[in-house]
Amino acid sequence: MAVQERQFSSPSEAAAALADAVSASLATALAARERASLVVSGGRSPIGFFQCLCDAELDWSQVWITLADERWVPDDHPDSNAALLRQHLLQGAAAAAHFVPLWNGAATPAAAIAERTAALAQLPQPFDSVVLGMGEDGHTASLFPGAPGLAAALDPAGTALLAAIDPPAAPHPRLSLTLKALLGCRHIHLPLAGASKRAVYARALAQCDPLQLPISAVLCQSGVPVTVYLAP
Ligand SMILES: O=C(O)[C@H](O)[C@@H](O)[C@H](O)[C@H](O)COP(=O)(O)O
Repeated sequence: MAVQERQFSSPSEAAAALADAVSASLATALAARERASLVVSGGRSPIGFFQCLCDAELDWSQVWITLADERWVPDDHPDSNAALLRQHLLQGAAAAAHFVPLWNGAATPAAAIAERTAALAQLPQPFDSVVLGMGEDGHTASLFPGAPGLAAALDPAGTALLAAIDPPAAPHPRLSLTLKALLGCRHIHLPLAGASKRAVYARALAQCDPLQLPISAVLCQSGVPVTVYLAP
C-alpha cells in the first residue's frame, strides 16, 4: 500500500496543509515541464482547501484543472461542481488557470463521454495531483457502491477514462473519472474530516473490497502514493 496519513487538529488546518502540498506539486511540475495539471473533487468539504489554494503564487496560466466527477446539471445549478469551482477555486491568482469541465450540456452523461474524453487530452498527463473526497458510503469521485457499471469503472485494466454513473442513493446522474483515470497521476490526496468518515476509511483500508467501499480501490493499490489528511 502507498498510504501516508497526516493528522490535523481541525479541518481548516488540514485544508491549509493540503493547499500547500498541492501548490508544491504544481510548482515542481511547472519547473520540470512548463504545464501542470490538477484534478479536484466537488462536494462541500473542499471549499476551505479551494480558498487557500487560489491564492498560491504559481504561474496559474500554465495550470490545467478538471473535476474527478460532475453531477449532470447545468453549470449554474447549485449542485454543479463546476459552479463550486468557479466560485471558490478559479478566483484571485487561480482565475488564470484553464478549467476543463466535465459537463458539456449533453442530454446524459453517457452522451458526453466521447467528446469529454477528447477534451481531457488538454490536461498534461499523468496528472500532477488528484484531490479526492469520500462519502460515508465509501464512494469516491462518483464511483458509488451498488451503481450499475461500477465494476467496469473500477477495473484497473480498463481503458475508459470516463464512466456514466447513476448513483443508487444520491441525487443526479454523474459523469466520473474511472479508477484508471484517477490513478493516472503522480500523487493522490484525500482529506477526511469527522469520526464517521474516519471509521469508513479504517474499514476500507482493512477490507480492501472496492465493490463494497470504492475508496478501497485507491487505498489498496501500490502504484501511486496517497496522502490522507485526517481531521476531527
Ligand atoms: O461530486 C461529488 O459529490 C464528489 O466529488 C464526491 O465524490 C465527494 O467528494 C464526496 O461525496 C464527499 O463529499 P463532501 O465533501 O460533501 O462530504
